[in-house]
Amino acid sequence: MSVTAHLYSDIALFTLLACLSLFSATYALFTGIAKYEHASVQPKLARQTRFFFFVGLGIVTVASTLGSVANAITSLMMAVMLLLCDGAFYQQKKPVQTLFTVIRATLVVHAFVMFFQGTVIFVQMASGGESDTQALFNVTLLSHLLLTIATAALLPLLHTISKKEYWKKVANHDDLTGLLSRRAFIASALDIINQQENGHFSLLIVDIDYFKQINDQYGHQAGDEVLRTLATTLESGTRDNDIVGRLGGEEFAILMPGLSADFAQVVANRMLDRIADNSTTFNDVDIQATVSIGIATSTGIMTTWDELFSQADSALYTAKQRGRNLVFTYTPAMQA
Ligand SMILES: Nc1nc2c(ncn2[C@@H]2O[C@H](COP(=O)(O)OP(=O)(O)OP(=O)(O)O)[C@@H](O)[C@H]2O)c(=O)[nH]1
Repeated sequence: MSVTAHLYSDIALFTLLACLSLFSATYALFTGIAKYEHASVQPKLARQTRFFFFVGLGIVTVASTLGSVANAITSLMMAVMLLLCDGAFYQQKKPVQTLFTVIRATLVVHAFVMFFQGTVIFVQMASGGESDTQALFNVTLLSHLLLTIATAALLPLLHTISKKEYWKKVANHDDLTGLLSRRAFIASALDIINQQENGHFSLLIVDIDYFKQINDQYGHQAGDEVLRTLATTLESGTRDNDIVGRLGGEEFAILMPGLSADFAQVVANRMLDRIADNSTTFNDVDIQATVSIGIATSTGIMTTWDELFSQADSALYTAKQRGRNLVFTYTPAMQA
């Protein structure tokens, strides 16, 4: 094969890979984003989404090793974008808004890079005539063009999604703490319970002790600050697939899929320690709150949300009666 024929077969291969990477990356991105809403409450969907991302990412990586430096940079940007999106799925508790902003910024930078590189190549081609090297540039230009079109299509879509995400967040989250509202918590919990056939899951109800006294002694605003501190402590002490919500007033709930009664007890006791370590400072005054925690665990036998909730609630009641700042786990003997 002549050098020129070699070059053209390389170009054909590269074009194919560039198109493939563009398609898979965009497809993975769209699929991932489309599944985001459900992935946030369904770990199985999150796994599927991750698969889409990594297939796209793999193809992008292969394409970048075969392409020009400019395309390698482009592919790298796509890869970063994909990873950021992937990250969004696993940062269920953090505001996705920030991630969308980063993605959008990446896309804008990408569009500018494409535009300037494309212009430089175009000027070079116009001044020097067609040659083998310029033919390669031509392919680069084409892939840049395609990526820019994809970028242009993605930007308004991301905008719409982030707006929807914002309103969804406002509707499903508690204003004061940013945790799931009671309604959203129960909906997410039902989703998880229905999915985890025969699996273990534990429900923790966390209630601040003598919260009325905190309000009376330090004021309502200080009380609000205590609620915020507790929400942050609870969230940071849970895993990604646990869900945390504010049921109302000074009562919070955590649903932990896959957690047996013994482990739930360990986690809850660790939470008591963390809460003791994280006091709230309001107007230079340190406010130390304690909580009582009631736990109920499904042991694989079909358990409904109502059963689980009322069991955790009676366990909480017992913890309060036994002196507060305590963890108590529901046992069937409690019914007797
Ligand atoms: N600051 C603040 N207070 C609230 C909020 N929601 C409910 N509360 C207050 O929470 C207090 C709850 O008091 P109680 O139900 O008597 O419970 P408690 O004082 O924590 O007593 P135990 O639960 O028995 O330990 C009430 O004084 C409510 O006004 C809120 O969003 N912010």
